Amino acid sequence: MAFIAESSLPLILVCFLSYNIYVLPSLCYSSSPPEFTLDSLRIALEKQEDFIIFSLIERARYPYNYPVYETSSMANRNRSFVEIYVRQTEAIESKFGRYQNPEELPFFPGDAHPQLAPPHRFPQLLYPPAASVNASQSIWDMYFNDLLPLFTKKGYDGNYQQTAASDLICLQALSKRINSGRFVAELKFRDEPKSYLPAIHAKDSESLMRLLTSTSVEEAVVRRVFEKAKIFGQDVNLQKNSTEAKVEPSVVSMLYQQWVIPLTKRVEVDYLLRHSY
Ligand SMILES: O=C(O)C(=O)C[C@]1(C(=O)O)C=C[C@@H](O)C=C1
Repeated sequence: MAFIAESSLPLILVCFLSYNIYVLPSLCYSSSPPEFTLDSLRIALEKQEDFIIFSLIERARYPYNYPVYETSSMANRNRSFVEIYVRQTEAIESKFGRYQNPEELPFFPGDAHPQLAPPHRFPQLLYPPAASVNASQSIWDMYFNDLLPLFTKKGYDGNYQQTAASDLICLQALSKRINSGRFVAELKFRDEPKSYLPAIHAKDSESLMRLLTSTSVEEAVVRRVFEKAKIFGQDVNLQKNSTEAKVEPSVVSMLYQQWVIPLTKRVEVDYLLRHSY
């Protein structure tokens, strides 16, 4: 007994400390680690493009599979198969510590469960009252209403679990990318606080949007994802040259132009509006 009690002490202490990191704003909002800069974040966003494109390619292996999205296909008729799949998977992943990482946000935070994972002190870069800003609902709506019909073939093949699992991977990749707008905004603010403060104090979202927009960066992102989708989506066939892309590059560039970049900017603006310096 004495052994158990003694060995539990460090764990209790760590739990207590990590609890305080999350509840005490002054402890959370620490200076960024030296390697965390706008440039390094942009490199991370660039790498995420690969994963997003491969996730779309994986989802495109299955047809649209409409029974996954209809509440009428399910016994209780309130939630679709995919929503139940996402809720239950997030609950398990939450138990195993996925959402301890501030870069990860669940689509259904209400279903969070007690943690099994050992506590870890992730760098707390975000300003706590603004850290919960997210575009999860818009990402969910955009993915199912707009994007999915653009890159999947009509029809169904019964691979419903595989379809829902691929959807969740796409959703999580998009969520991480778009909600990283919180980190981008924080770093932009730290780089040039004097430029941002008047608009933050005036709660002027239009000026904030203007300040954080870099048209040349956006154009480069859109061009790059088009080229990546062209390369990643090729079939390697030793007999003949295949021309059909697994996911149309124009769909990927449109995804970024119409949704990913605008939603990231929305997150950036909303994050800064919640800042009270
Ligand atoms: O790289 C930045 O500065 C960002 O804010 C990210 C991002 C993007 O979503 O790719 C968004 C807004 C900028 O206009 C340029 C690019």
